[in-house]
Amino acid sequence: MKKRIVIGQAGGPTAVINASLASLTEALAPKHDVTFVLNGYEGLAEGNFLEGNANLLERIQMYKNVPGACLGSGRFMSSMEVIEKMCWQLKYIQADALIMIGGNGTMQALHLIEKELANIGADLQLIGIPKTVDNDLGGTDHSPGFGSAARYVAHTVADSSRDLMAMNNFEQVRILETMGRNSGWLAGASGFFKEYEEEGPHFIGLPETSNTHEQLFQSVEASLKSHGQALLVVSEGMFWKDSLNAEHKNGRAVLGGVSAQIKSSLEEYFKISARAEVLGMNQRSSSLYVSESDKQEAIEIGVKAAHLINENVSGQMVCIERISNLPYHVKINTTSFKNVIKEGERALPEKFINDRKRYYEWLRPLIGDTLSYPPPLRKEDNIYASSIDRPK
Ligand SMILES: Nc1ncnc2c1ncn2[C@@H]1O[C@H](COP(=O)(O)OP(=O)(O)OP(=O)(O)O)[C@@H](O)[C@H]1O
Ligand SMILES: O=P(O)(O)OC[C@H]1O[C@](O)(CO)[C@@H](O)[C@@H]1O
Ligand SMILES: [Mg+2]
Repeated sequence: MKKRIVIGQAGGPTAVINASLASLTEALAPKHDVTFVLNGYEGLAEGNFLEGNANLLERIQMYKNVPGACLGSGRFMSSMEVIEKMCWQLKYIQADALIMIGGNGTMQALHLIEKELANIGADLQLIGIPKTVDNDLGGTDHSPGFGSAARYVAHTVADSSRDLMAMNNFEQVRILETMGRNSGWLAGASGFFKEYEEEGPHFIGLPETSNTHEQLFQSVEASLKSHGQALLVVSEGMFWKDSLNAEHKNGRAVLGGVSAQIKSSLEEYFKISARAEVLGMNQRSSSLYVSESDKQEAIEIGVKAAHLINENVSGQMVCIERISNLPYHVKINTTSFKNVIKEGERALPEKFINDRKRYYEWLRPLIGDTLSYPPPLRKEDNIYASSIDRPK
């Protein structure tokens, strides 16, 4: 049966969200009428639709390797009244299905829409496609977008660490702040390439752990003593003195800025020079750092969602089930919205917090490659300098 399928993207973009959209529409279009929603849930509430004609469908394929969400995404306060509006818009255009590509917030909204559609007597298939760089979405081993963002963070921290080592008469402490909201998956990934003790991160601050204040100071002290420098990675959601004063926008706390607060505290206490840097939007948008497995999974997930439409499935999010780590093998599966929502903001589990090596083994197939730098030059490596007479 030919169906009218409405497709949208919501929440923060990723480097591979358009790959899911492209594979989904490619698989759906020959058989169904595809309608796109502009600007996520805001567009849905306003009835901001685009008819998926041949020209538009061809254009969507051109964004397959382009970061950002090509339909427009965004964050938008959706009260129950607004959810109702979305449902009436869907009923009005006689949609048979709604597919939203997004993170945990997007899935919560889908679940509310599902209930409201039942209230107004509209029978639609609802399907969620996962994406988030934060990896805080439940019901799936990991989400498309995370692998590429983790790759970005791991490479950037390894590189920045070599830069800091070169500058320690000028700058002794560098604090790099990652995304992740209240989950430490991304910050935790920052030590993936660390091989030598001089290399950072010398401390990773996670939102999941408390009492990090003292540990952070101890790590800086030890690293300054041994290496003359310290590189710290902190998650934007890590607790610090001012965390409770976060401003709110569109119903959620605006995070960010903890690295600057830590910089001030360390400069004052250690009388050193520190620099705070927020790794920023490149984490979720860098096309240079896209991981192959991440892109491949984003594509497969789009195709799976199209199959679910043909099989009349509803109330489900496509998910990734890891069958084995070595060799890496996954199954693209489904899980109910209820199951996803039950997990809330999925935290980095304790087994990974307490055993970082274990986390990196889990992460390796998602990051997809290895980076191996030679050991940093050390004074004791220099046989020549220690054997010559020095000027008096
Ligand atoms: N509890 C909720 N009730 C109703 N609508 C919600 C809810 N949470 C989120 N939404 C809607 O879903 C949109 C996307 O959610 P959110 O901004 O949390 O991003 P996300 O999907 O979690 O992705 P990411 O966190 O990776 O950026 C919101 O802007 C809002 O319109
Ligand atoms: O300022 P914005 O658009 O809310 O984006 C920042 C947030 O988006 C995310 O990247 C998720 O997409 C979070 O890690 C981060 O807090
Ligand atoms: Mg989210």
